[in-house]
Amino acid sequence: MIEIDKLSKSFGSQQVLREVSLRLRPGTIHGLVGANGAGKTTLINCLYGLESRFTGSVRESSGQPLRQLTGLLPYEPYFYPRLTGREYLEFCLQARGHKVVDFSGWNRLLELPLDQYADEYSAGMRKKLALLAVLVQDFRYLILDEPFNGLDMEANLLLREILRKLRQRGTGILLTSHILGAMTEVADEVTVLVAGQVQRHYLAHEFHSLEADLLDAMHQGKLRHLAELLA
Ligand SMILES: Nc1ncnc2c1ncn2[C@@H]1O[C@H](COP(=O)(O)OP(=O)(O)OP(=O)(O)O)[C@@H](O)[C@H]1O
Repeated sequence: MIEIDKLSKSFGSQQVLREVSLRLRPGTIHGLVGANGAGKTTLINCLYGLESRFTGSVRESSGQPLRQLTGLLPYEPYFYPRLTGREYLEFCLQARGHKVVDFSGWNRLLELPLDQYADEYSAGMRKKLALLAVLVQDFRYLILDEPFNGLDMEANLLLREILRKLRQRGTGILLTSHILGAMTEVADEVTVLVAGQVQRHYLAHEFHSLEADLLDAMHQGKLRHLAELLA
């Protein structure tokens, strides 16, 4: 299990995360929800070690280095120019000290032209390539920052199914999404971040109140204004 305890992070004088605690259990999907700027990506960066200056703690309960066990799909994956999709995948594996494997099995699902330059892919194809890079590595945990964003409908549905199957195999998955339906369809639990703080943690049987709560928490003033506009 990944245990985040009382994690706080500031950029200069701006406090972005305030004592955030969260658990990611193997074999579960944990959704992280929050408005733009709520601190989701910063939390992921602290968790994955891309940000080192924070207070509080992040650990895997076995004591193993979290980075070895965890694959990250960043919000905006970066691709070096003039690398084909295949070379990018090989690079990702070699950088981790993993053996290069046959990509064709996973790529039968995602159908990428692996011999084209990755920096010439469309936005959705780039997202798929970055996904492929974490999927072929068989991690114990996955952190997926907006995995559904940019994918076409077919790939969206497929990804949900992939996540469900990985959960069945015991993978612990932390994901962010602004698409609430996609999130509540696959997640077992959801943590809501508001202005860098955990506002509430929901279990699946409480998801029915999530949409109304989010509207209420984030947009009370705006909803009143909308009612006035449409009166
Ligand atoms: N490197 C940085 N330097 C200064 N401020 C930063 C930095 N990274 C993030 N921030 C600030 O931290 C806050 C949280 O940003 P973060 O990217 O974590 O939000 P988010 O919840 O992922 O938002 P979004 O849904 O838009 O992706 C924002 O106010 C942002 O401006």
